[in-house]
Amino acid sequence: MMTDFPNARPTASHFIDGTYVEDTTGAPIPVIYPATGETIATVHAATPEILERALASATRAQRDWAAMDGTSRGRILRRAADIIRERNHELSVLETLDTGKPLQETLVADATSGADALEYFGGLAADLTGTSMQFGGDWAYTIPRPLGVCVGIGAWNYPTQIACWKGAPALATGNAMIFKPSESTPLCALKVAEILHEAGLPAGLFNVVQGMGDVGAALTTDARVAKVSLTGSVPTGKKVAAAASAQMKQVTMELGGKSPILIFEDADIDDAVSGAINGNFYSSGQVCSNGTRVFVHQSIVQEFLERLKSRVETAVIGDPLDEATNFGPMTTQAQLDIVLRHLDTARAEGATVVTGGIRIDREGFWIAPTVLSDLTDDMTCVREEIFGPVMSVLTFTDEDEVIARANDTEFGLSAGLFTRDLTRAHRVVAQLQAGTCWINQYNLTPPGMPFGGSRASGIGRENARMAMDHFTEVQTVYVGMSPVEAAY
Ligand SMILES: NC(=O)c1ccc[n+]([C@@H]2O[C@H](COP(=O)([O-])OP(=O)(O)OC[C@H]3O[C@@H](n4cnc5c(N)ncnc54)[C@H](O)[C@@H]3O)[C@@H](O)[C@H]2O)c1
Ligand SMILES: O=CCc1c[nH]cn1
Repeated sequence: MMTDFPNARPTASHFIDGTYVEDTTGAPIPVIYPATGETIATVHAATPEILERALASATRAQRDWAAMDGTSRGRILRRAADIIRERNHELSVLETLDTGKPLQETLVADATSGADALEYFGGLAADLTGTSMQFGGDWAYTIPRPLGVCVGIGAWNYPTQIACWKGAPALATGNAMIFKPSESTPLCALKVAEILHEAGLPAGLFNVVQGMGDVGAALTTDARVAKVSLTGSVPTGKKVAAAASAQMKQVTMELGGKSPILIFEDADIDDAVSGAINGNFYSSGQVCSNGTRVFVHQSIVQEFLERLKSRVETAVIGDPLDEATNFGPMTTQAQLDIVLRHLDTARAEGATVVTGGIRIDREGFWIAPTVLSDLTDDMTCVREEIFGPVMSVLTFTDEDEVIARANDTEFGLSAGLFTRDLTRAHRVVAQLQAGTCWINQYNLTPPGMPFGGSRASGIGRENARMAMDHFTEVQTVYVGMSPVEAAY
């Protein structure tokens, strides 16, 4: 079977206190290779005993880690980044097996993105500083303190990246993390844990436990947990934020979207087509920030659609482990079914299929990259997150009109625009209600740039220096320098 992956295969379901741990009494969770539908591994959901081990070891380890100087903490994270880069090929194969994403993509966007985050936060770890302020002769200062044990809960589209985007800032600032991957892609985070410990991370500081939503919920409400950082859908985010808030826990919520891309009449059309392709079909459309509502100026829509269709139809769809392939399957059967239902609804509501729109006749969870046109803003495919390779192309004639339509959504994750007029670009972007925007580019997420959503798309930001704030709380110290006066 081609799914033999001896170098990269994690050796058990969980990673706790510096070592792989198995407990087969937990419910089995099959790991299915999306390109063929084959079961390539089985992990077991965490039992209450497994969760207790993870929570106890994280609580124990965090105190010493917080007391260590930032430079030493950062060195370990940077060493882990180096190991990830050395093993990029085998980790990329594992990511492809876990998600179905083409190796051509995982070689450059997944383990490497995780390494970038570890390197970035490893560098910042020594620079965790407070401020001081003067009040006459007295003064005060602040110290950023780690929160304690933090929980990370992942979605299935970027299993390595999500583990690192959460783990790196948490660890850099002196916290421990217990990470629960998505039940659909449970393998990659185990390798992140293994490599962090190989790089010298003390046992207990990055534990990985498997399971469905109930395991995430049990971690969220455990009294020893100080913070929950979730990447997932809006409905799950609402549940997790409510449960955490009931206990005054901090949250970061990286949730779903239905983001707009605005293409003005003066845009470089080839760049705009490239942006729309990257923002809809990378990872077979399973990217939270995708710009799935593409508003094109009426005067250029014909040309845009012609160039888009001819380029999309050159996508190389095939074995994801073949580096020539650049378009893979949906990660799960369930997600394939959701996308197919959306396509049925779009057709029934009057959409025109410009290209794609069909299930590809292969084993596994395949659907063709799809472009829809002749749409109105009230159609289901324009309003709801599909999380698949389905681009909705709409037209506009007026700047104010397209801004209002772009903002007419409960979401606010991302937005993009293409124009050669930079004055217009900045004027428009200032009016878009989205946490992360791109001008003449789409979906690039270097770790030095804050990433996250507004409105229903989330709370807080990942990456950049501000992620350090989200994993610390400020302790303020007032220093009296003169005798204490009292009324009596
Ligand atoms: N904003 C971002 O950075 C970002 C990134 C990737 C994906 N996403 C979003 O994620 C969604 C797709 O991922 P998904 O289908 O895995 O999302 P999901 O919400 O179904 O699951 C996400 C995670 O939450 C866990 N979970 C489910 N119920 C829970 C509960 N009650 N308590 C605690 N944990 C619980 C799941 O087991 C899984 O690990 C899309 O909406 C996508 O836009 C957002
Ligand atoms: O899936 C959401 C996060 C992301 C965006 N681009 C790369 N990863």
